[in-house]
Amino acid sequence: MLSEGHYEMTEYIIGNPDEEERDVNRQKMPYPLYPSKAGIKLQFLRDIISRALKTLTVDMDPMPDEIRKDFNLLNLYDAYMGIHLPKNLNEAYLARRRLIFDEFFYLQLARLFQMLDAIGTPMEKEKLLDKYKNHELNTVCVKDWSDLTKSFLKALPYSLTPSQQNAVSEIIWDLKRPVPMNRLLQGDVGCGKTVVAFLACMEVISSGFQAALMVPTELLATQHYEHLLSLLENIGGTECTPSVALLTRSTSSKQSRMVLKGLQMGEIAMVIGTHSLIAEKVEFSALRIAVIDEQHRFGVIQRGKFNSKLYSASPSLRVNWRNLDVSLEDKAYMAPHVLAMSATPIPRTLALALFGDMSLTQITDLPPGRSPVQTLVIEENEIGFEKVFQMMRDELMAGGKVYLVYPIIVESEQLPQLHAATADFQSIPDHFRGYQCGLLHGRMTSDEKDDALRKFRTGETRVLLATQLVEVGVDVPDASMMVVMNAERFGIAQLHQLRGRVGRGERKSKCVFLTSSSVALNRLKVLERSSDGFYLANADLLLRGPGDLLGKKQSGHIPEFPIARLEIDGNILQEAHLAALKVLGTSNDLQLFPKLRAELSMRQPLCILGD
Ligand SMILES: Nc1ncnc2c1ncn2[C@@H]1O[C@H](COP(=O)(O)OP(=O)(O)OP(=O)(O)O)[C@@H](O)[C@H]1O
Repeated sequence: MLSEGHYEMTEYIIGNPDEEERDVNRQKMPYPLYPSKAGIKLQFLRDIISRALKTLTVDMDPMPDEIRKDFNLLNLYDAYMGIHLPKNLNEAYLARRRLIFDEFFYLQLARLFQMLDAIGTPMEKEKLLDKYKNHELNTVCVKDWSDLTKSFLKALPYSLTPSQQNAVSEIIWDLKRPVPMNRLLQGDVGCGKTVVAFLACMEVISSGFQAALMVPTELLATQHYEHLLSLLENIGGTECTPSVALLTRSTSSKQSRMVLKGLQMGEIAMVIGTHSLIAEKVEFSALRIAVIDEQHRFGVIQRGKFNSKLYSASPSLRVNWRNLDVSLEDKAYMAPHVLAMSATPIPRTLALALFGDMSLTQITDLPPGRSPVQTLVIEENEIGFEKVFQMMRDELMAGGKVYLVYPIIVESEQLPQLHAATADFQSIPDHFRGYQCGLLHGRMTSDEKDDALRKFRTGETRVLLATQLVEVGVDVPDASMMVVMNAERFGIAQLHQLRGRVGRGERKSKCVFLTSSSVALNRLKVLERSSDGFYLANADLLLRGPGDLLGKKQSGHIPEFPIARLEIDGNILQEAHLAALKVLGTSNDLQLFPKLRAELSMRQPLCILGD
């Protein structure tokens, strides 16, 4: 016994459980299979568990009765009995559901509790809870957007799709509130998230504040920077155009000194950059929104770095824009809003588990004129290669541009079956005489990378041999074909991302996945059938689990659930989220639920409970 009421197994005898297992079997009742390493005696486990069960009391459940009733939950005592000594399968199932519900519930409760805790007045807490409950009501009409945002919208070379417009309205609704927004914007590849983020930044800038956009690669930072400058050029006289800067590791030291000074003095309204933006030396004068592109590549800690400081509006920024919408509230100090963007459509369940404290905005449509990318999975052999090379030649003759994507940069002795970008760069151009080929990978300098992408964009090179560096956000709208080598090395969601680099304009596009593995051939076929990122992300979640879907970095942020499995228990998670909202709606500081409060501080010790 470690402390009163807390038991832990520290020693056990190792034996052969077979005979005892048969014993239990004879009773024709369902029985739990404990994951026993090296064959711990079943009898020993049963003894110790039944001793533990005897210490439980019927009134041990901290969950309020109302929640138990509303969500059809077993009493906790019955759940422990039902999981260890079920009389029938239904009882075991209900017990399991209750225990899973608790795993999710306390996590959601902790996240929401912490968020409410950071907010001052009870009225604000109420409003925030309302926002989570009725998120569809919280939008602002275009006529109430600021003049700068409206001018930016008018100057776009296209109209927003209905769901882009909704997304902006939802975000602006949040920006107008004196509470830091914490929102996840997601949508399928190429749905146009960037312009939504730009519009949100304009809204903030128009009220005398600064905006920061952080992206995972220098290539993407430069692309967004140039794109924004070209859009701003259309909106009118220079005296009212917000000043925008680029800051990455490759920014020259003289330039970066100027940017740092401009940000500190409030002369720069918006900065686009990589990790460099959260370096110690970067100080803002009046940061009000941090947009984090590819949220899952950064993670929660970096997100937090942006809103660890409080700012009020900057007097220097106010002179920059003619019709500033400065209200009294802007004089108050506040932490910046955070808008995270995710290009891997994260299934809602996973989004809740990872970002239970974030509001969710989804873009559900694609810009008009897009047609699905024709997708083919082809076996990697001589015939397959010749077929693909011919398709590429046809595409080039028809005026298209082709990406060739590789899993590695240089050949590897350990993995001789993998094609490498630099090696193929020596031989592949022979297949496409008359067309220039370019090379793009992570070991090139920033200037070399920008140059390779610029040449591909302008059409100087028509074939680009690249690594998965292009997976993230690269936007060359007239690229019309992609071939992925060793496609078996990539996850489904990742391949969908890669495929999203083509079919971004009006040109009909193709994507070929080459693989030598017959197992992969079948797995990849799902990409031929579907171009819906949410569907595919779900398929990936089921096939490979959340860790692989999100990649190494973010999977470290997935909470551990001893019983629940995110890939199949998503609906319980959604209910637990609603239950947590309901509890906090009744008592935002949990004072009315002392047992729940105690349980929460035990299960989520990092949750600041003020005691
Ligand atoms: N409403 C629209 N109508 C036409 N084109 C649009 C519209 N919105 C965005 N675009 C264009 O669509 C392309 C894709 O947009 P964007 O790069 O923002 O996509 P994204 O959502 O960030 O996707 P990804 O995650 O793949 O980078 C860009 O070339 C952009 O200019």
